[in-house]
Parts: sequence; C-alpha cells; structure tokens
Amino acid sequence: MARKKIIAGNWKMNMTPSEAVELVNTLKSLVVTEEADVVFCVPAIDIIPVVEAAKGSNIQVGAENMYFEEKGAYTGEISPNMLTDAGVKYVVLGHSERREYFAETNETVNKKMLKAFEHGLTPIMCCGETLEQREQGVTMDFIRQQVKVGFQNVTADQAKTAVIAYEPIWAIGTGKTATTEQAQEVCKAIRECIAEVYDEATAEAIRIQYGGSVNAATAPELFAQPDIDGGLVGGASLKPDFGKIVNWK
Ligand SMILES: O=C[C@H](O)COP(=O)(O)O
Repeated sequence: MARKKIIAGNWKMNMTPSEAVELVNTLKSLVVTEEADVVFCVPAIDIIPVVEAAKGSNIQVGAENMYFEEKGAYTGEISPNMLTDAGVKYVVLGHSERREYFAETNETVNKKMLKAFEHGLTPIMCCGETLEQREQGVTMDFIRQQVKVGFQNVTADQAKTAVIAYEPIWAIGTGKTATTEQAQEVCKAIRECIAEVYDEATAEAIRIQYGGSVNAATAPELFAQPDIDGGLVGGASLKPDFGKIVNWK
C-alpha cells in the first residue's frame, strides 16, 4: 500500500499571531493537494488563530513541542491535552534545536512520544547527525540510537501512525540540502531499523520525511525517492514558495 506523503512546515520561532493569520490566508488556497497531508507546525501562541484561519482548508495544524505531563507546576510548558483541545493533530518532538538549546534527550523525547500517542497526537520525531558524526562514519549508529530510544514502549500499532523526520543537522538552515542519494540512504536505513525493532508491516506503514533546506527546486526529486515520504520544511515554509512545495508534482 502506498504511503500518503506528509509535508510539514516548521515555522520555528517566527510569525506573530497576526503575521501567522496572514500567511495562512495567503497559502490556504494553494493547499488543495489530495496527495499529501499538509501540516503547519507553529509556535504555541499562534496555534489558536492558525486553527481558526485554516478552517475549511486542507491545512492541518501541529505544535513544535509539548511537555510530557497533562498539568501541574511546570511553568512555561504546554500539555498534550491543551494541544488537542485547541485543535492540534501533530506535534514535532526532539527537533535538533530543542536537543541543542533546550537539553532534550532521547529519554525525554521518548516520554513525550508516549504522551503524544496517549492523547491521539501524531508525533513527528526528529533525528539526524552532525557534520562531525557524518565525517566520522557514525551517522547510522547515532540515528539508530535516537530512533530506538525514542520509540521505546511505543506499540507497533502506534508506530505505524508515527512520522520520523530525518534532518541532518548540517543541512538545517544552511542552504546545503543533503543530496537525494544521502537523504534516501538514511531514510531507507531508518525504515530498516523500524523493521528490526517491530516488523516489516510497521516499517512499510511509518512515514519518514527528509528535512534540511528543502525548497521548491529540491522537493520534487527528494519526494520521488522510495523511502522519503515528504518533508519537514523550515525556512521555505514561511514563504509563498511553500505552496509550490506542497504541489511538488
Ligand atoms: O524543521 C525543519 C528543519 O529544521 C529544516 O529547516 P530549514 O528548511 O530551514 O533548513
């Protein structure tokens, strides 16, 4: 069975609520594809206005992070039930920027994964190596660890619905996209890792995105690869260009 593509924009810390509404209004008429799920992952403060602005369109809304408890004394955090109540369907977990600047670990990512599933949110779990790791030849060891720990105690049925975003850190925001071969090679290896941990059926069902300087010019070739099921797009998701990416064919 062919996997449906999933193309997500990760706005990162960009767009005030009013700018967010303007961008959704610009893009929503372009998001008409039936061939991909299109998700806007937006800053927490933008979620409610974006859900409202996206009503009646094909845009689904995601969060960029969440905490692994439902409520309590965790100043500044956002819970999974707050997200679902606001109309969020997806949540990005373990982005390399969260790992680098906010001390996220494979273990905290795993706790968040389990909580996301418990609340019916689809996680987009990010993984990816540094340039140094690539040069040392340990890319797959590092990513396998991120995937195996991230998915600990996640059931096969849950894993089948998950999304993994392979984002080589050296390609994020640098304008340096991994070559199509590099991206396909790692996405294929991630799928093999899922087959090892679970089974072939789970590996066939899970969706694996590539992220890292994706733009309208590079998207078509990347998305045509057998193991690349779409993209997690940063910078280009903030521009009308995103309309071209979601209509990559
Ligand atoms: O989550 C998105 C990635 O970090 C890619 O960002 P970028 O497209 O700006 O390189």
